[in-house]
Amino acid sequence: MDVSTARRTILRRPAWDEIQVPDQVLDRNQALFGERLTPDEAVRRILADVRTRGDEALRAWTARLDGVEVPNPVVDGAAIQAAYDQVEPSVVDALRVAARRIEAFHRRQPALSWIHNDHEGTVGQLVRPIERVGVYIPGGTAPLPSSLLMTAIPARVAGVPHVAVITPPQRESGLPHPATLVAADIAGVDVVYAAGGAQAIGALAFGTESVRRVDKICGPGNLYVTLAKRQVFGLVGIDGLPGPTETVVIADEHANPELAAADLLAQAEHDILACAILLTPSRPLAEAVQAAVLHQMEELERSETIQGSLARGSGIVVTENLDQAFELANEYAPEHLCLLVADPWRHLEQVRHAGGVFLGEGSFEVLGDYVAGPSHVMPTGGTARFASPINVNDFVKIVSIVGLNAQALAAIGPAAATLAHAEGLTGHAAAVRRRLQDESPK
Ligand SMILES: NC(=O)c1ccc[n+]([C@@H]2O[C@H](COP(=O)([O-])OP(=O)(O)OC[C@H]3O[C@@H](n4cnc5c(N)ncnc54)[C@H](O)[C@@H]3O)[C@@H](O)[C@H]2O)c1
Ligand SMILES: N[C@H](CO)Cc1c[nH]c[nH+]1
Ligand SMILES: [Zn+2]
Repeated sequence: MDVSTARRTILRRPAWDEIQVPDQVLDRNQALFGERLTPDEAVRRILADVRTRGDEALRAWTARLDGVEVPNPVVDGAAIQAAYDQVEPSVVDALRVAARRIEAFHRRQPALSWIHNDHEGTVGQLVRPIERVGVYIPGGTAPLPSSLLMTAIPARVAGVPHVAVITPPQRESGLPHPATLVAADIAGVDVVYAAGGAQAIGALAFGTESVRRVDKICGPGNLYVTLAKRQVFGLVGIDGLPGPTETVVIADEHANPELAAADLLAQAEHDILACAILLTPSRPLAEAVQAAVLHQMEELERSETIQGSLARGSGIVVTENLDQAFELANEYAPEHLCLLVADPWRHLEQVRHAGGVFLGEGSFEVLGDYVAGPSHVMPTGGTARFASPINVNDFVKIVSIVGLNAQALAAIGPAAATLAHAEGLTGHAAAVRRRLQDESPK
């Protein structure tokens, strides 16, 4: 498609409450709720119910939405250990490789306390971990043990004393997927709960008889999870709104069309709401990628999800030149920006908004999804304009330190009193004046 069509369609970011959900979602909501509720309305209903009825509501929504009875959402330690027997040893090893790389990357991230002393005393900051963090891990369409490592390990590195994981139960066992349980053990989390969707977010935010309330909820999820996090924000902190995944590939005429197509399809398979967009100034490349997408799709398993995603927010856009491709990418602010261009490092300076940038054919996004080191939980929906991937700073807060002495009072107290008067706050001014009087020579 051309640039102006793309700007009107796939590159346009609707506000959260005007997201056009496919008819199939509304049809499903008609069946579930007896009304064609928008996802935002459905989430409001679920959260209100969990807030008032606690575990009872959690059980009821789990039964209705996930199709499984879970009498107690707390997954016991024996079930976590038993999960090792159900996971291929090579998968356990790969999870350990990923965990090591993620930990090493996050140990390099500074979140530092500092103190400045001078003749007026001390100012500075204390960095303190958040005490109780709830990590949401998706599990509706596919288990995502990698997302658990990508969220819980930065929390651990930050020193969070209590990390709870909540993730949907599987229909057959009533437990989360075994690989997710193994990942929870490798990451060293404190408790795992089996619940998904908005009801899980409600349980973490409000607390129930069996789920302890947390201070902050982090981690990715589908539209329902993301809308629920948005609705409980304020009562608890949230990391951001990492929702359905999105990838923009910028490619020039030298790019390998088969690899560009593979990278687009890899993200399209996550969700019918996932977006995979190619921006290229080369029409022959655009045509070759389109052909490659069509034939590669046939080899993949999740064709229904991929088709849904390709029909909606995805597409191939022919730009006037590479500069225009970067301009459009910055406007869109994608979660992932993949540069399949000659000398990608030369273009890094043009990147202003993206959750992560992947430079060249060898550093493709799927490596970032699993083992590169940075968290793959990145801002979506255009929030990369102001938000960052999950990182250690998401799990700490700063306490400012003010330890001033009498010299400071004499030097800066009068300015404080003047500003207090200017704001009409005579009580504030009096608190300064009393001290200045106490300090004045008798
Ligand atoms: N941005 C990131 O960093 C990142 C990372 C990993 C995954 N993701 C995204 O996470 C998402 C995973 O989605 P998922 O669906 O597989 O798992 P999920 O766990 O996020 O959602 C499953 C839950 O959704 C709820 N649900 C489903 N249909 C509903 C309805 N009609 N009404 C109310 N609730 C409903 C159910 O309770 C279910 O437990 C994908 O969109 C993927 O792109 C994003
Ligand atoms: N690409 C997804 C969003 O960044 C993360 C993921 C998990 N597993 C595979 N991929
Ligand atoms: Zn992925």
